Amino acid sequence: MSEDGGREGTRRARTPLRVVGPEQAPSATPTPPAAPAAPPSPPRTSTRPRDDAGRRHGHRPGRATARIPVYPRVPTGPLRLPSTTFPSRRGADDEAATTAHPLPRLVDPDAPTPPEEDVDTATTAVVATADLDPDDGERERLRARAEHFSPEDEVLAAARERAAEHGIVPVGVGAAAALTFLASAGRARAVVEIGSGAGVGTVSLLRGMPPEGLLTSIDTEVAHQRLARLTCAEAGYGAGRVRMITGRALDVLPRLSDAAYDLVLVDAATVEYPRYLAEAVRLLRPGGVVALDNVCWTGRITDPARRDAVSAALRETVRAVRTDERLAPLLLPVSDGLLCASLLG
Ligand SMILES: C[S@@+](CC[C@H](N)C(=O)[O-])C[C@H]1O[C@@H](n2cnc3c(N)ncnc32)[C@H](O)[C@@H]1O
Repeated sequence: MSEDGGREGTRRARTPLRVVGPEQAPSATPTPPAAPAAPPSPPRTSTRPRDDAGRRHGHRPGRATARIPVYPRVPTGPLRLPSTTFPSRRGADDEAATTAHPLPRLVDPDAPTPPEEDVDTATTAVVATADLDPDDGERERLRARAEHFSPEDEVLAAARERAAEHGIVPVGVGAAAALTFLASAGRARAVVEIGSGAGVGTVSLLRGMPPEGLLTSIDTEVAHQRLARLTCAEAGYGAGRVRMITGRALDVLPRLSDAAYDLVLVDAATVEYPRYLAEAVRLLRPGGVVALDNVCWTGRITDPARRDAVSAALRETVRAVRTDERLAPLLLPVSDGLLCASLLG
C-alpha cells in the first residue's frame, strides 16, 4: 500500500468532462463531451506569504469494470484516551499505526507563535501539544466525548463496515458530525466532495443540506462510487441529489464553475491537498467553507523527522490555510483533524 494509506487515485477519467456547475442537472454517470471551459476569474490577491500548491493520498489504479478492490483492514492503534476509542484513519502499512495517539492533540493556547518562515515549527504550533499542563487529561476526556457527541445511525454504521471491507478510510465520527453541522449552518445548496469513498462523508453532508441542494462527488474509483451511491440510497437520497463524477480530482475540479459552491470537502489524495485547497478557494462563493479531512495524519506532521511527501503536503496545506488572508481558518480537533476555512468577503 502507498505511503499515505493506499488512497491515491491514479486512474484518469476516460470520458471527457464538460464544464459543470451546481445549477446544472446531476448525472449519475461520467459526463458527455466537454464544452469550452469557463474563463478563469481574476486571481484574488494576498499581501501575506503563501505556499505553492501541492498534492496527496493514494488509491490503486483500476478499471471501471474492475471488481471492488479489497485492501487490508485499517488497524486500530492502542489509545491513551481514558474512556473511549476511535478507529485509526491510517493505512495498514503506516508504521505510525502502532503509536499510542491516533488522534491529533489539542492546541496549547499558550504556545508562543513561531516564526512564519519555519514551516515545521509553524505547523507544530498549530497542532502540537507538547508539555500541556496537568489538565491535559481533562482535555483528552473532553475530546473523547466530543468525538462521539452525535451518535451515528445504522446507515453510516453499515457504510463504515463496507468501507473497512474494501480498504476505504471514511471520515471519522466526529468529522462526519462536523460536516453535517457545516452544511446545515451554511445552508449549503451546492457542495463538492473530493473523494466519494464509501459515502460516509457524502451522506453526512447531504444530511445538513437543504432538500434542493446538489452534491457533486468526485472519485477515481467507479467501485467506490457504487458504494457511495448505495449509502446514499440507504439514507434516502436519490440520484437527483448527488452528481457522481468519475475521474482524477485535479482533472475534474478545473471544470467546475468559479465561486459557485457553498462547501467543499477535501478527502482524497493527501499529497494533492495543497492543489485541492487552491481549487476549493476558487470554487467557493464568499462565505463558503472548505473542510480538509485528516490534516493531522495522526500526529505525523508534528514530527520534524517525517520528511515524506504526505507530511510535507499536509504541512504546506496547514500553512497555506493559516497565512492566506482571504480565509478565516479553524482547526477542528475531531477525528484526525478537520481543517476548515471560510472565504472572507
Ligand atoms: C479517504 S477515501 C474518501 C472517504 C469518503 N470521504 C468517506 O467518508 O467515505 C479517499 C477516496 O479518494 C479517492 N481518490 C484517491 N485519489 C484520488 C484522486 N486523485 N482523485 C479523486 N479521487 C481520489 C479514493 O478512490 C477513495 O475513494
